[in-house]
Amino acid sequence: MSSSDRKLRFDNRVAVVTGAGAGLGREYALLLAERGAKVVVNDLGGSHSGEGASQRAADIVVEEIRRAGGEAVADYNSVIDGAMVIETALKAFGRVDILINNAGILRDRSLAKTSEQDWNLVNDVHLKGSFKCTQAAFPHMKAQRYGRIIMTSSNSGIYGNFGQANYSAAKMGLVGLANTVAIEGARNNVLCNVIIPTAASRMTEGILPDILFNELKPKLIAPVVAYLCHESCQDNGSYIESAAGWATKVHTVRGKGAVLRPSLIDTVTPEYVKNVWSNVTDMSKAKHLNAIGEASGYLLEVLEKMKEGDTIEDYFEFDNKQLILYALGIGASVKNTEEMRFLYENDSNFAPIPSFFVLPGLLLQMSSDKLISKALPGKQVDFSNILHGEQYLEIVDELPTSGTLLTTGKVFDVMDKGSGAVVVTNTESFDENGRLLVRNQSSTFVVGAGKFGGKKDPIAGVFPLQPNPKGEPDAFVQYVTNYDQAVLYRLSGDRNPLHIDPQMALLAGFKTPILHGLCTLGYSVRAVLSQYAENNPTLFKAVKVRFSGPVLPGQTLRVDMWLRGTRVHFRTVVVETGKEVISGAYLDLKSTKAKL
Ligand SMILES: CCCCCCC[C@@H](O)CC(=O)SCCNC(=O)CCNC(=O)[C@H](O)C(C)(C)COP(=O)(O)OP(=O)(O)OC[C@H]1O[C@@H](n2cnc3c(N)ncnc32)[C@H](O)[C@@H]1OP(=O)(O)O
Repeated sequence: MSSSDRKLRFDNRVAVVTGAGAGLGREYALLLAERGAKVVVNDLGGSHSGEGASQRAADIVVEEIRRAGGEAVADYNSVIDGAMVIETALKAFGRVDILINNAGILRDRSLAKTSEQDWNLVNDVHLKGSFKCTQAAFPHMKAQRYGRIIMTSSNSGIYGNFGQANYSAAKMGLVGLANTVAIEGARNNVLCNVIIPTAASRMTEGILPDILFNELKPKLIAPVVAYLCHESCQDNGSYIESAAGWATKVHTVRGKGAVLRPSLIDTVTPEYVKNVWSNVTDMSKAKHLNAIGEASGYLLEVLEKMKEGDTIEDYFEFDNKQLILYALGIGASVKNTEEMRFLYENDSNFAPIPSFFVLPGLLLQMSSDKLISKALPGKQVDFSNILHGEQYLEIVDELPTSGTLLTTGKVFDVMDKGSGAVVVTNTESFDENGRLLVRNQSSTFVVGAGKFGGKKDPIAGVFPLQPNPKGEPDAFVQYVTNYDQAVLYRLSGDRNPLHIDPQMALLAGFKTPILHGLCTLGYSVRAVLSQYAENNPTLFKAVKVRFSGPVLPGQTLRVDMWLRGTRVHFRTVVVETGKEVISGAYLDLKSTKAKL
């Protein structure tokens, strides 16, 4: 017989089961006794609503156990007199090893009709009774360095149930009680767990549908509780739900949450709370915390970030659909068979166009209406006066085709350019394993926000532009953008109305909506990859551009390129006007595969 086949025995163990005259309690008592435990069968013998008292219920179960050759004594005390219940065990058997707090009554009424007496009685029996019995057994268990305690909760507590305000509250209270008993007993091998049973009993009769009621046999739950009470079970502080021959662990989880103020000197406003409410309530990144220390530890981390000042973070989720939509947004087409790899998820070389990864950084900045405006106190900053000025993107590690990135960012530099202010933001994006994948640096040109007496030049760490080499370009690639290019591109996330709404464009000083700077950047990256990397995105290292003039959807872009080692210098020109729209730009490749 292998150790896993060996019967779990409770010889020499003394178990107290409260409310053991019927239902679940009776099954626990019978099973533990059958497996060698000496059992105190506690039952006051009242009705299911707590009225009356009779010794009959406990006596019958004791008789059943004895007839089967087991050892048991009856105890008729109310669990509120916990010390007397435990005293019965000490007197009869000299010790107490297992306590199953199972006794309970129901006084179901809607909240409005629940009297104080209904409230008190239910809470007294379930919550106070479990407390009193546990408190009485605890020192004995600690002294012998062995104890197993079960609290009985209920889905009515966890999820609520109409007409059970008193019962729900008591049942959730038992979860809290178990949490702390588990902590206080752990050092002395006194372990405490919670059972969340759904069983047909005199308490659930008439509440559950017949078909369910018939399958919810208390007998099917007893082995789960017996195992939790066995010395081989090391669970402590677990909540185990069980019914109908099925069991699972239940966890509380906590979401990632959202920071409600950018820095320690800021206050929290109801408006800010409203703005970030979807992040507050987002449970997609919810986690179970094992201890209260983890909860406060995380708060300390949040405070540290606030102390650093104005660091913001957000998640960016993507899969092949976003990659394909982005590729279409920057003009990729199956007309060019080499670009199939950017447009068809089943292509054997399916991969992201590297410039897709400007999005997590940009969208992070756009998620906080305060980031740029806080860098320029007293200046008007909104979609009517911000233009994308410059962009640096560096791919640090292998890019996935789907996943969730955590992006963190903060303002890195602010410059006073007279006609406007330039706010430089650095962001970093990490994958689920904390691997840094992408670095972005964006400069936002805030038109008309200059002349505030700030410095003009960038600090070290702002990626400088590189003037194009003198002489004719080595190569050029030309693309015609679509009249609806901005409409398509904005579906990748940048919904700035400047790119679609004629009124907004007028407000910003343009006759018609203009194309996203990052869309023009995407076209330019495609041009370089096609010219010098055989469209192999894994050769891409970094790109830096300045948006030096606006582009209108439908215009033709010509990307002029100069290859110098593995650096491709480039500029992008609108063919119809001859105006440069991307200047001083370069794209670094890991190696080149020049087209002949
Ligand atoms: C909230 C989250 C962030 C939001 C991000 C944005 C989201 C997007 O939806 C927005 C967009 O995509 S907008 C579209 C793309 N961008 C553009 O079209 C801007 C094009 N550029 C221009 O029009 C001018 O360069 C212009 C208007 C920018 C500057 O022109 P001028 O005022 O004439 O300036 P100029 O006299 O040429 O130079 C003055 C000083 O400013 C520096 N500078 C110029 N262009 C810059 C630019 N693009 N970026 C950064 N700095 C720039 C010059 O170098 C000069 O400084 P210095 O005297 O020190 O040399």
